[in-house]
Amino acid sequence: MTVPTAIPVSLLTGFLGAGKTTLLNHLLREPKAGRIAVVVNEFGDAGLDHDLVEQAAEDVVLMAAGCICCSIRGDLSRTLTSLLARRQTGMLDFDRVIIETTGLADPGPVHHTLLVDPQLAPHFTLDGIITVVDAVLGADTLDQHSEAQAQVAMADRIVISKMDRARRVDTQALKRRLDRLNPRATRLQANHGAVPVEALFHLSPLRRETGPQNVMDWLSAAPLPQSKDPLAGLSGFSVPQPGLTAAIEPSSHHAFDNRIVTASIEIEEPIAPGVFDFWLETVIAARGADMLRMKAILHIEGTAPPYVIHGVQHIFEPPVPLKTWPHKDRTSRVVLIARDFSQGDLDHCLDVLRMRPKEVVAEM
Ligand SMILES: Nc1nc2c(ncn2[C@@H]2O[C@H](COP(=O)(O)OP(=O)(O)OP(=O)(O)O)[C@@H](O)[C@H]2O)c(=O)[nH]1
Repeated sequence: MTVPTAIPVSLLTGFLGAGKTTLLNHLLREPKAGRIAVVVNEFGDAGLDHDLVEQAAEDVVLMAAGCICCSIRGDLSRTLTSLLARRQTGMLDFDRVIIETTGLADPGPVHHTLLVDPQLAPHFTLDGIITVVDAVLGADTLDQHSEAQAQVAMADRIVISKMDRARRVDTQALKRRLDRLNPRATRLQANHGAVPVEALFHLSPLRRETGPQNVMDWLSAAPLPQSKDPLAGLSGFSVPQPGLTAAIEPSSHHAFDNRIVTASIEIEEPIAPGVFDFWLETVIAARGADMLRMKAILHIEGTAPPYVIHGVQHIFEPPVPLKTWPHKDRTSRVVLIARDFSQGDLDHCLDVLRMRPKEVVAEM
């Protein structure tokens, strides 16, 4: 009797806007990567991430909205079990799974779920944790967000994205930071997600060296400047207990959760030309640094294709036209993830997009 081999699962993580989906899309276009089932965890109700992953429509599984740390256990277990059932009945054919986490996810609970869930452990094996770090904003993000530190500390591979934008001084500071947080993981550099596929898979042999104690040591060596407890908010490493599984049991939640607010809007009517530009310029000028992430699919009045716009703090990419609308309707959808806003203020900020040009100028 042949024992079925466990399906490798790669965890693709990295802070908001670091370049995870860009890397994933590169992998999905690469024949050498094999057949991949993708699990995407959304942040924000408008469900935009799903539409931004290319080429794998029927194999992309969308998980419930919210933070992967909170929702992961039951949802991940159900999602992977369902993928397995569909594979066993021949409805889906895939060689490996990639889970793209939200940018605020702590990889600890996902790792834990894969290791100990009795439904999953016999069928899936963690191939590796791939963490994407933004070459330009990465060092600052690591200073500010414990989630970003956990993502780097647990990585088997670190992919430094956006090298095309980075200055030497940015990358030197970042590399020093990464040396302290995770001296073990090999680093790759990526421009627009282009990396050799072989370097991202078969990482499990490296994992033997990653005990909870290693991660504890690296995180302790690189505390958040403003935090007395360098481990605050991380995935339970602060409370080591006997045995591996106990030591990685999540014990607390994000230290900065109460600073991060998300809001989304769906607008059925086309947005008036100029309104979006004016709104964006005003938002960036007023609070650019706190707009951790903005994603939008927009229907601008008088234009046929939908436009995708990405923003990461004050850095916004030029709008990219999509060939087709991802859904039958032409509803614009905008997701914002911001720091130090009240929910009311962030919701109101998005409501401005429903206004006509004269109203917007008066409002902002
Ligand atoms: N210049 C440049 N831009 C990049 C690169 N990689 C990604 N980007 C851009 O960075 C923005 C965010 O990229 P995504 O791949 O969506 O980032 P993400 O980590 O999936 O974002 P979230 O899922 O929201 O956390 C997009 O506008 C990308 O086009 C790169 O190597 N160079």
